Parts: sequence; structure tokens; C-alpha cells
Amino acid sequence: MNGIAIVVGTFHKAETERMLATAVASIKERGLELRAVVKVPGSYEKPLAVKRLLLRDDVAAVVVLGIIERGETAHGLVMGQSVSDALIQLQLEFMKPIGIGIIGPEVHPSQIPPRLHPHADAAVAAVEVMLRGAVEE
Ligand SMILES: Nc1c(NC[C@H](O)[C@H](O)[C@H](O)CO)[nH]c(=O)[nH]c1=O
Ligand SMILES: CC(=O)[C@@H](O)COP(=O)(O)O
Repeated sequence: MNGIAIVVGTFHKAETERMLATAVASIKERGLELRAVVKVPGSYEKPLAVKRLLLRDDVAAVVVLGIIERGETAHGLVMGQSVSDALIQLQLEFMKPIGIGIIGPEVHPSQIPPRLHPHADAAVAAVEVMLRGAVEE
């Protein structure tokens, strides 16, 4: 089974749409099947959206995309840590891979453009490897 779902934040919409385009293309190039694209307001909404998808029998893995900017407070750091922790726990709970393509936290605007394509593609590449079982070579 190789059905992939994508969860993408619409915070930084223009940039995350570019990440989404990269991930969709990468899924197709790898011969995986795109089952769903779910758009959420921001990173704090991603764990619940991911869990809903992991409950589906036709979804083998989820790719999560987004950006956590550098603010004036530690808000972004808390968000990055808590969302990452929740996503890791969901992988272990469901035994299904989650490719985490979240840029940041603490990312400066100038650091975003060069990371859009690599982070989105790496998240898809990771779930492809993990779906194969990450076997030793
Ligand atoms: N500031 C960022 C957010 N903020 C939005 C929150 O994730 C959330 O939608 C809000 O608190 C309502 O629950 N989201 C990001 O993904 N990136 C940010 O930099
Ligand atoms: C994620 C952030 O850092 C940002 O949106 C919040 O900004 P601030 O820390 O200035 O409240």
C-alpha cells in the first residue's frame, strides 16, 4: 500500500503552496499515490489533521508541510517542539510514517525560499524509505 496524504499549513500561504506543488510532484515521480490534501490554518492544527488521516485504511503515510517563522517571543519554539513531538508520537502510535517538512522554527524570511523545494521533497523521500521498511543495505 502506498497511499500518501499531505497536510499543509496555510500560514505563509504563498510559500506553502510552493511546498505543496513540490510534494505532489515528488509523490508522482516516485510512483506513490496521492490520496488527500488537507489544508489547515497553522502548525498547531497539524497533529489532529494527521491523526484523522492516519485512521484511514487507504492512507499509508502522511507528509506534513509548513513554516514556523521567527517571532518576537518564544511562541514559535514552543510550537515547533510541541508539534514535532506530537507528530513523532503519532508515527509510533499508528506505525505509519510521517514525513515532516516543516521549515523552522526561528526561520528568517531570507532563509525560506531556498528551503521550500528541498524540505518538501525530503519529506516525501523519507516516507518512501520508511514505507519500504528502512531495510539495511
Ligand atoms: N505563527 C505561526 C503559526 N501560527 C498559527 C498557529 O499554528 C495556529 O493556527 C493558531 O494558533 C490557531 O490555533 N503557524 C505556523 O504554522 N507557523 C507560524 O509561524
Ligand atoms: C510563530 C511565531 O513566532 C509568531 O507568529 C508569533 O510571533 P510573536 O512571537 O512575535 O508573538
